[in-house]
Amino acid sequence: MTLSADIKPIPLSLVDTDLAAAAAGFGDAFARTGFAVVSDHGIDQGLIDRANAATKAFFALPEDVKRAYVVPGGGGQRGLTPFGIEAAKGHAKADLKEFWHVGRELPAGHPYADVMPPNLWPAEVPEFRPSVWALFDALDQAGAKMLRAIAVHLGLAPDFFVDPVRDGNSILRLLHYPPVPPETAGAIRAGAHEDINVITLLLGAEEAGLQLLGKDGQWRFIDAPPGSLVCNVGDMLQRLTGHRLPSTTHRVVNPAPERMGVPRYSTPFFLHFRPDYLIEALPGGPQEELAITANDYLMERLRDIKLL
Ligand SMILES: O=C(O)CCC(=O)C(=O)O
Ligand SMILES: [Fe+2]
Repeated sequence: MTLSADIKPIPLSLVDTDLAAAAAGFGDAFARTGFAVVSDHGIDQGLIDRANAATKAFFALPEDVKRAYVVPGGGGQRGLTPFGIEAAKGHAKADLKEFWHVGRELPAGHPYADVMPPNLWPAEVPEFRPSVWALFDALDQAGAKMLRAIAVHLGLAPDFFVDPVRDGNSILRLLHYPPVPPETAGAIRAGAHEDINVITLLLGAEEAGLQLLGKDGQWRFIDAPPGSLVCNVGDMLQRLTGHRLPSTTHRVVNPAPERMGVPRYSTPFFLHFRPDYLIEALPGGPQEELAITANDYLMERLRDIKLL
């Protein structure tokens, strides 16, 4: 089963031309499926292709070269997290993936520098840094536009999220799921989970596998049109809205037998609040959880998924 029949892409340009219509589009998509599909996002396809090519070149490097980019004790927040480390919350088996994380570049002496460490860049792939950094920036801007629409949907001022996400601890994840060998019984490319952050922007995964859990308890493949972005609600937005916008459970299933030998690459951008933002349920709505700073909440969740 796929969601393609349900999906009506929201052009991101609507945020500038008709904010109320954009807000209604996101509200409707989140209420129906928990995901919005976004077209006309303004991110140059050439840039996406260059970043994808650099990502593939990095993951093709020998294992010992790649492992030089692991940051011991860094919770996987920058550089490489090797295969078999991250496990979805509550899952015993690790996911069948490796990934590279890029964070926001802060000026020297910035107050968040203690919790937002500098990036690592692989010297072996010169095109990696310029293309991947430009992609981070482009996704950051697209995410800010989506948040304007989401704010209006929630009855807030359009610029409500500007301060909470200023210098936010967002992360671009370059994911590589290698071919799945037959002996990986019981393990899955990415176990069922909800994202930790505010919203996630996922750039077109070339190889199928992403599924989301519907309100009816059925898993469905997401079949977004090529070139579109998928946007889903994470646990921080769920917490802020007192669960009015629930975060979406999703997973990446292993390929069909004839595609077991094919790797999968995908690129989620996890949009985060600034580390010292106090996430407390918006006034006037349901109060489901206690207030917590974004950084304390992130640390709690990194322990849950075995990155710390
Ligand atoms: O690979 C994908 O399509 C999704 C990955 C994902 O859900 C995640 O890394 O949180
Ligand atoms: Fe996810």
